[in-house]
Amino acid sequence: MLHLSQITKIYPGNIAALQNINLNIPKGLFGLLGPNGAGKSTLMRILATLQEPDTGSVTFDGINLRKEKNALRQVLGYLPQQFGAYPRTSAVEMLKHFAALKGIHGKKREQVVESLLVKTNLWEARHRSINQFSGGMKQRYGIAQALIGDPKLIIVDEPTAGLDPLERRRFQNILSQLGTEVVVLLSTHIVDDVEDICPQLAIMGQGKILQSGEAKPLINKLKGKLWTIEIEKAELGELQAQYHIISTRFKSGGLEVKMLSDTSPSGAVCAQPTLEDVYFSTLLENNQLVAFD
Ligand SMILES: Nc1ncnc2c1ncn2[C@@H]1O[C@H](COP(=O)(O)OP(=O)(O)OP(=O)(O)O)[C@@H](O)[C@H]1O
Repeated sequence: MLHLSQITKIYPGNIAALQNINLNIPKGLFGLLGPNGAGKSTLMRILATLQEPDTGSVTFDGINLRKEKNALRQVLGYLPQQFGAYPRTSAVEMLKHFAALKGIHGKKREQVVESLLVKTNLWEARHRSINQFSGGMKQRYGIAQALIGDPKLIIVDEPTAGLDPLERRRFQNILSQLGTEVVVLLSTHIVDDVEDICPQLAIMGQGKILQSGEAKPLINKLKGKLWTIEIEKAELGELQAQYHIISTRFKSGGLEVKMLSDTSPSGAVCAQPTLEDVYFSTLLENNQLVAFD
């Protein structure tokens, strides 16, 4: 269990990146969802021991992050948002190198590297240099590297951004499999990633946790309160004055609008809520949804 208590981080210029973050994250895949600038990467870097919070505490299975950094690093696997430059060295040689740095040698090292290459579907490409890999292969290499040493806490920061649907699914499958064994924290602004694979999640905005829990009950809370209506674009202002609009989408010349209401708005149809609706309605409730036009 990963336990975060009252984590705060203020950057120079009084930018409150994290404000009193409290979270309990159990074994499995946990999605941290939030718009750009919400504070996700700052939180990920703190959990990866790369940055100090101003206040608060983090413990993982009894290890205190601020007092026992090295102990936490022993059980940590981190895939950052930006990997930096990719080496010209082959994937297999790089993994061997990082395994050696983690104190894994000899036959054991061969076995670990082989199993990671197979797990991430890179066995066939193992002798190619990483800088020639596609975006998806680079991400899979990144997770292979993060998995050296059997981490018990895996942190991945926006891993599927820019991946094509097949690569995204491959990556999701790798994470899902890991989630059956250890704590995997997935930070993303892609709602579908969380909906597809994370049983639990938190929604962040402007440095705060706005909502957290199991996906299904959060979705069910919107049942009977979510409505869709198709209108002309010019009618949007009037509707906005009357209802809480959470999203709009152009559809066959008109505009499909989703809105929240306890009673049935005239001409609207009751809609089946999704995690995306939970996400938008949470941002709306917290005045963090940009106005529609
Ligand atoms: N080194 C820094 N110095 C000053 N401000 C920073 C620094 N890093 C991040 N910020 C600010 O802190 C806030 C949170 O940024 P952070 O990168 O953690 O958010 P994020 O949710 O990961 O966003 P994104 O999805 O765009 O990466 C933003 O307002 C950002 O501009």
